[in-house]
Amino acid sequence: METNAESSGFQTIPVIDLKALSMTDAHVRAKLAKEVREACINVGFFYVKNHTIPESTISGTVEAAKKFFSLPISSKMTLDIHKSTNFKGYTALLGENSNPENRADLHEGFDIGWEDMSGLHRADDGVMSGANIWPDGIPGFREAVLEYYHAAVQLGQSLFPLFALALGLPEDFFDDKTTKPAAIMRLLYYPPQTGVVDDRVIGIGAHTDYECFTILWQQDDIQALQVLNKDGKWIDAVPIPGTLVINLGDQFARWTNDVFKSTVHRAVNRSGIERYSIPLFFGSDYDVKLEPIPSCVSEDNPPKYETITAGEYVRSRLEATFY
Ligand SMILES: O=C(O)CCC(=O)C(=O)O
Ligand SMILES: [Fe+2]
Repeated sequence: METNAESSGFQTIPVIDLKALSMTDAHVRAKLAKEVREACINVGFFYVKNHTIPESTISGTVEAAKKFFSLPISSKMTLDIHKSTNFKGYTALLGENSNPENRADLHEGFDIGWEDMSGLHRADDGVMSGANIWPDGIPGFREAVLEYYHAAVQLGQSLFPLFALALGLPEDFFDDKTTKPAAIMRLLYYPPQTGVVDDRVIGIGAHTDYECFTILWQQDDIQALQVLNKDGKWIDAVPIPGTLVINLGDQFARWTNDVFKSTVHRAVNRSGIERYSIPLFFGSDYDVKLEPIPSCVSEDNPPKYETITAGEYVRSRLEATFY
Protein backbone atom coordinates (compact mmCIF):
# COMPACT_ATOMS: atom_id res chain seq x y z
CA MET A 1 0.00 0.00 0.00
CA GLU A 2 1.55 3.33 -1.00
CA THR A 3 1.15 6.76 0.49
CA ASN A 4 -0.18 9.47 -1.73
CA ALA A 5 2.40 12.21 -1.23
CA GLU A 6 0.92 14.40 -3.97
CA SER A 7 -2.29 15.09 -2.17
CA SER A 8 -1.19 15.70 1.42
CA GLY A 9 -1.22 19.50 1.10
CA PHE A 10 -4.86 19.46 2.20
CA GLN A 11 -6.73 22.76 2.54
CA THR A 12 -9.85 21.46 4.24
CA ILE A 13 -10.78 18.72 6.69
CA PRO A 14 -13.42 16.29 5.39
CA VAL A 15 -16.74 15.64 7.14
CA ILE A 16 -17.78 11.97 7.25
CA ASP A 17 -21.33 10.89 7.99
CA LEU A 18 -21.33 7.92 10.37
CA LYS A 19 -25.00 7.08 9.75
CA ALA A 20 -23.83 4.18 7.60
CA LEU A 21 -21.73 2.74 10.45
CA SER A 22 -24.66 0.77 11.85
CA MET A 23 -25.54 -0.69 8.44
CA THR A 24 -24.47 -4.17 7.45
CA ASP A 25 -24.73 -3.69 3.67
CA ALA A 26 -21.21 -4.40 2.37
CA HIS A 27 -21.39 -1.72 -0.38
CA VAL A 28 -22.43 0.97 2.07
CA ARG A 29 -19.64 0.02 4.47
CA ALA A 30 -17.08 -0.12 1.67
CA LYS A 31 -18.04 3.39 0.54
CA LEU A 32 -17.70 4.70 4.09
CA ALA A 33 -14.34 2.92 4.49
CA LYS A 34 -13.11 4.56 1.29
CA GLU A 35 -13.93 8.01 2.65
CA VAL A 36 -12.13 7.15 5.88
CA ARG A 37 -9.15 5.81 3.97
CA GLU A 38 -8.76 9.00 1.94
CA ALA A 39 -9.04 11.16 5.05
CA CYS A 40 -6.48 9.03 6.93
CA ILE A 41 -3.96 9.02 4.10
CA ASN A 42 -4.28 12.64 3.05
CA VAL A 43 -5.19 14.55 6.20
CA GLY A 44 -5.05 12.42 9.37
CA PHE A 45 -8.10 14.40 10.57
CA PHE A 46 -11.82 14.26 9.82
CA TYR A 47 -15.05 15.40 11.39
CA VAL A 48 -17.82 12.89 12.06
CA LYS A 49 -21.50 13.73 12.06
CA ASN A 50 -24.29 11.43 13.21
CA HIS A 51 -21.90 9.99 15.79
CA THR A 52 -23.37 8.11 18.74
CA ILE A 53 -22.54 10.36 21.72
CA PRO A 54 -25.82 11.92 22.92
CA GLU A 55 -25.96 15.74 23.12
CA SER A 56 -27.11 15.47 26.76
CA THR A 57 -24.01 13.41 27.63
CA ILE A 58 -21.80 16.06 26.06
CA SER A 59 -23.51 18.99 27.77
CA GLY A 60 -23.46 17.18 31.14
CA THR A 61 -19.72 16.71 30.89
CA VAL A 62 -19.05 20.25 29.71
CA GLU A 63 -21.03 21.60 32.68
CA ALA A 64 -19.04 19.31 34.99
CA ALA A 65 -15.80 20.58 33.44
CA LYS A 66 -16.83 24.21 33.96
CA LYS A 67 -17.54 23.52 37.65
CA PHE A 68 -14.27 21.68 38.10
CA PHE A 69 -12.07 24.34 36.54
CA SER A 70 -13.75 27.07 38.60
CA LEU A 71 -12.73 25.37 41.88
CA PRO A 72 -10.02 27.24 43.81
CA ILE A 73 -6.53 26.36 42.61
CA SER A 74 -5.71 24.97 46.09
CA SER A 75 -8.48 22.33 45.69
CA LYS A 76 -7.41 21.44 42.17
CA MET A 77 -3.76 21.12 43.21
CA THR A 78 -4.64 18.34 45.66
CA LEU A 79 -5.18 16.27 42.49
CA ASP A 80 -1.89 17.34 40.84
CA ILE A 81 -1.05 14.94 37.99
CA HIS A 82 2.65 15.36 38.77
CA LYS A 83 2.10 13.57 42.07
CA SER A 84 0.30 10.67 40.38
CA THR A 85 2.23 7.58 39.29
CA ASN A 86 -0.12 6.87 36.39
CA PHE A 87 -0.85 10.28 34.81
CA LYS A 88 -4.26 10.80 36.39
CA GLY A 89 -5.55 14.09 37.80
CA TYR A 90 -5.15 17.83 37.38
CA THR A 91 -2.72 19.84 35.27
CA ALA A 92 -2.38 23.53 36.14
CA LEU A 93 -1.70 26.28 33.60
CA LEU A 94 1.84 25.86 32.26
CA GLY A 95 1.97 22.42 33.90
CA GLU A 96 2.85 20.57 30.71
CA ASN A 97 4.63 21.24 27.45
CA SER A 98 3.40 19.50 24.31
CA ASN A 99 6.03 21.03 22.03
CA PRO A 100 9.62 20.83 23.35
CA GLU A 101 10.45 23.99 21.36
CA ASN A 102 7.87 25.93 23.35
CA ARG A 103 7.98 27.01 26.99
CA ALA A 104 4.69 25.50 28.24
CA ASP A 105 1.00 25.05 27.37
CA LEU A 106 -1.61 27.59 28.42
CA HIS A 107 -4.36 25.20 29.41
CA GLU A 108 -5.61 23.39 32.47
CA GLY A 109 -6.48 19.70 32.25
CA PHE A 110 -8.06 16.83 34.12
CA ASP A 111 -7.18 13.26 33.08
CA ILE A 112 -8.87 9.93 33.73
CA GLY A 113 -8.53 6.37 32.49
CA TRP A 114 -10.89 3.40 32.37
CA GLU A 115 -13.21 2.91 35.34
CA ASP A 116 -16.65 1.37 35.42
CA MET A 117 -19.60 3.06 37.07
CA SER A 118 -19.26 0.97 40.21
CA GLY A 119 -15.72 2.28 40.72
CA LEU A 120 -13.69 -0.66 39.40
CA HIS A 121 -10.49 0.18 37.59
CA ARG A 122 -8.39 -2.37 35.77
CA ALA A 123 -5.47 -3.89 37.62
CA ASP A 124 -3.81 -5.04 34.41
CA ASP A 125 -3.24 -1.83 32.46
CA GLY A 126 0.48 -2.48 32.33
CA VAL A 127 2.60 0.62 32.66
CA MET A 128 -0.48 2.84 33.12
CA SER A 129 -2.26 0.81 35.83
CA GLY A 130 -3.93 2.61 38.69
CA ALA A 131 -7.10 4.24 39.91
CA ASN A 132 -8.54 7.59 38.86
CA ILE A 133 -8.61 10.44 41.34
CA TRP A 134 -11.75 12.57 41.68
CA PRO A 135 -12.47 16.02 43.11
CA ASP A 136 -14.65 16.50 46.19
CA GLY A 137 -17.51 18.93 46.29
CA ILE A 138 -19.01 18.65 42.80
CA PRO A 139 -22.05 16.36 43.07
CA GLY A 140 -22.48 14.20 39.96
CA PHE A 141 -19.06 15.11 38.50
CA ARG A 142 -17.68 11.59 38.38
CA GLU A 143 -20.92 10.14 36.93
CA ALA A 144 -21.15 12.81 34.20
CA VAL A 145 -17.51 12.40 33.17
CA LEU A 146 -17.69 8.59 33.17
CA GLU A 147 -20.91 8.68 31.14
CA TYR A 148 -19.07 10.59 28.42
CA TYR A 149 -16.01 8.35 28.77
CA HIS A 150 -18.00 5.17 28.15
CA ALA A 151 -20.00 6.68 25.28
CA ALA A 152 -16.79 7.82 23.59
CA VAL A 153 -15.10 4.45 24.16
CA GLN A 154 -18.10 2.76 22.54
CA LEU A 155 -17.85 5.08 19.55
CA GLY A 156 -14.13 4.38 19.35
CA GLN A 157 -14.68 0.63 19.40
CA SER A 158 -17.15 0.93 16.55
CA LEU A 159 -14.57 2.78 14.45
CA PHE A 160 -11.87 0.08 14.52
CA PRO A 161 -13.63 -2.20 11.98
CA LEU A 162 -13.91 0.82 9.71
CA PHE A 163 -10.20 1.62 10.00
CA ALA A 164 -9.46 -2.05 9.29
CA LEU A 165 -11.63 -1.98 6.15
CA ALA A 166 -9.95 1.28 5.15
CA LEU A 167 -6.61 -0.56 5.26
CA GLY A 168 -7.94 -3.45 3.21
CA LEU A 169 -7.87 -5.75 6.27
CA PRO A 170 -10.59 -7.99 7.75
CA GLU A 171 -13.01 -5.96 9.88
CA ASP A 172 -11.97 -7.84 13.03
CA PHE A 173 -8.24 -7.17 12.55
CA PHE A 174 -7.95 -4.88 15.58
CA ASP A 175 -10.28 -6.89 17.87
CA ASP A 176 -7.55 -8.86 19.68
CA LYS A 177 -5.45 -5.69 20.01
CA THR A 178 -8.19 -3.65 21.69
CA THR A 179 -9.67 -6.03 24.25
CA LYS A 180 -9.35 -3.56 27.14
CA PRO A 181 -9.46 -0.11 25.59
CA ALA A 182 -6.57 1.96 26.83
CA ALA A 183 -8.45 5.22 26.56
CA ILE A 184 -7.32 8.39 28.32
CA MET A 185 -9.88 11.16 28.53
CA ARG A 186 -9.05 14.79 29.26
CA LEU A 187 -11.16 17.75 30.18
CA LEU A 188 -9.37 20.84 28.88
CA TYR A 189 -9.82 24.50 29.70
CA TYR A 190 -8.13 27.23 27.67
CA PRO A 191 -8.16 30.79 29.03
CA PRO A 192 -8.32 33.40 26.29
CA GLN A 193 -5.02 34.84 25.09
CA THR A 194 -5.34 38.46 24.08
CA GLY A 195 -2.89 41.16 23.05
CA VAL A 196 0.52 40.07 21.85
CA VAL A 197 0.74 36.27 22.11
CA ASP A 198 4.14 34.70 22.78
CA ASP A 199 4.22 31.88 20.23
CA ARG A 200 6.11 29.73 22.75
CA VAL A 201 3.23 29.84 25.23
CA ILE A 202 0.03 28.89 23.42
CA GLY A 203 -3.04 26.83 24.41
CA ILE A 204 -1.44 23.57 23.35
CA GLY A 205 1.83 23.56 21.43
CA ALA A 206 2.30 21.77 18.11
CA HIS A 207 2.27 18.01 18.68
CA THR A 208 1.00 14.69 17.44
CA ASP A 209 -1.22 12.50 19.60
CA TYR A 210 0.24 9.28 20.94
CA GLU A 211 -2.51 6.68 20.61
CA CYS A 212 -4.42 5.12 17.68
CA PHE A 213 -6.87 7.97 17.29
CA THR A 214 -8.45 10.79 19.25
CA ILE A 215 -12.13 11.61 19.52
CA LEU A 216 -12.34 15.34 20.22
CA TRP A 217 -15.29 17.44 21.23
CA GLN A 218 -14.53 21.13 20.76
CA GLN A 219 -16.60 24.11 21.79
CA ASP A 220 -18.80 25.67 19.10
CA ASP A 221 -18.10 29.22 17.96
CA ILE A 222 -14.45 29.35 19.02
CA GLN A 223 -11.79 28.81 16.40
CA ALA A 224 -8.66 27.51 18.15
CA LEU A 225 -7.59 24.13 16.76
CA GLN A 226 -5.24 24.16 13.78
CA VAL A 227 -3.83 21.30 11.72
CA LEU A 228 -0.50 21.41 9.85
CA ASN A 229 -0.53 20.39 6.20
CA LYS A 230 2.38 19.08 4.14
CA ASP A 231 3.22 22.57 2.89
CA GLY A 232 3.72 23.79 6.46
CA LYS A 233 0.45 25.75 6.43
CA TRP A 234 -1.85 25.78 9.47
CA ILE A 235 -5.40 24.83 8.44
CA ASP A 236 -8.18 25.86 10.83
CA ALA A 237 -10.28 22.99 12.19
CA VAL A 238 -13.35 25.24 12.37
CA PRO A 239 -15.90 23.94 14.91
CA ILE A 240 -18.91 22.41 13.15
CA PRO A 241 -21.90 22.10 15.52
CA GLY A 242 -23.04 18.52 16.04
CA THR A 243 -19.73 17.00 14.93
CA LEU A 244 -16.73 15.50 16.67
CA VAL A 245 -13.20 15.65 15.34
CA ILE A 246 -11.35 12.37 14.84
CA ASN A 247 -7.60 12.52 14.38
CA LEU A 248 -5.09 9.74 14.05
CA GLY A 249 -2.22 9.34 16.50
CA ASP A 250 1.24 7.83 16.48
CA GLN A 251 0.17 4.25 17.24
CA PHE A 252 -1.70 4.14 13.93
CA ALA A 253 1.17 5.85 12.13
CA ARG A 254 3.53 3.18 13.50
CA TRP A 255 1.21 0.29 12.72
CA THR A 256 0.65 1.53 9.20
CA ASN A 257 4.23 2.65 8.60
CA ASP A 258 2.93 6.20 8.03
CA VAL A 259 0.32 5.18 5.45
CA PHE A 260 -2.16 6.64 7.95
CA LYS A 261 -0.98 10.07 9.08
CA SER A 262 -0.54 11.25 12.65
CA THR A 263 -0.82 14.92 11.81
CA VAL A 264 0.69 17.78 13.81
CA HIS A 265 -1.83 20.14 15.41
CA ARG A 266 -2.04 22.89 18.03
CA ALA A 267 -4.65 25.12 19.65
CA VAL A 268 -4.55 28.85 20.36
CA ASN A 269 -7.54 30.54 21.97
CA ARG A 270 -7.53 34.15 20.75
CA SER A 271 -11.32 34.45 21.01
CA GLY A 272 -11.44 36.57 24.15
CA ILE A 273 -13.61 33.98 25.93
CA GLU A 274 -12.92 30.76 27.78
CA ARG A 275 -12.76 27.59 25.71
CA TYR A 276 -13.34 23.97 26.70
CA SER A 277 -12.54 20.80 24.79
CA ILE A 278 -12.67 17.07 25.55
CA PRO A 279 -10.24 14.73 23.82
CA LEU A 280 -10.42 10.97 24.36
CA PHE A 281 -7.27 9.23 23.21
CA PHE A 282 -8.08 5.68 22.16
CA GLY A 283 -5.08 3.41 22.41
CA SER A 284 -4.54 -0.25 21.72
CA ASP A 285 -3.98 -2.65 24.63
CA TYR A 286 -0.77 -1.59 26.37
CA ASP A 287 1.04 -4.88 25.75
CA VAL A 288 0.47 -4.85 21.96
CA LYS A 289 3.60 -4.55 19.85
CA LEU A 290 3.38 -1.70 17.33
CA GLU A 291 4.74 -3.68 14.38
CA PRO A 292 4.07 -2.49 10.84
CA ILE A 293 1.12 -4.17 9.13
CA PRO A 294 2.68 -6.20 6.27
CA SER A 295 0.56 -4.60 3.52
CA CYS A 296 1.85 -1.17 4.61
CA VAL A 297 5.49 -2.09 3.97
CA SER A 298 7.06 -2.27 0.53
CA GLU A 299 10.36 -1.59 -1.20
CA ASP A 300 9.28 2.02 -1.65
CA ASN A 301 7.99 2.30 1.91
CA PRO A 302 10.44 0.33 4.09
CA PRO A 303 9.77 0.04 7.86
CA LYS A 304 10.24 3.46 9.48
CA TYR A 305 9.88 2.74 13.19
CA GLU A 306 11.45 0.44 15.73
CA THR A 307 8.97 -1.94 17.31
CA ILE A 308 7.87 -0.91 20.81
CA THR A 309 4.82 -1.84 22.87
CA ALA A 310 1.89 0.56 22.85
CA GLY A 311 2.18 1.07 26.63
CA GLU A 312 5.89 1.87 26.56
CA TYR A 313 5.35 4.31 23.73
CA VAL A 314 2.49 6.22 25.40
CA ARG A 315 4.25 6.31 28.74
CA SER A 316 7.48 7.66 27.26
CA ARG A 317 5.57 10.43 25.47
CA LEU A 318 3.59 11.33 28.60
CA GLU A 319 6.77 11.46 30.67
CA ALA A 320 8.27 13.92 28.19
CA THR A 321 5.12 16.10 28.24
CA PHE A 322 4.61 16.20 32.02
CA TYR A 323 8.23 17.00 32.79
O1 LIG B 1 -8.26 21.39 22.46
C1 LIG B 1 -8.09 21.03 21.30
O2 LIG B 1 -8.78 21.44 20.37
C2 LIG B 1 -6.97 20.08 20.95
C3 LIG B 1 -6.43 19.29 22.11
C4 LIG B 1 -5.31 18.39 21.73
O3 LIG B 1 -4.77 18.44 20.65
C5 LIG B 1 -4.84 17.36 22.68
O4 LIG B 1 -5.26 17.39 23.85
O5 LIG B 1 -4.03 16.51 22.28
FE1 LIG C 1 -3.67 16.61 20.30
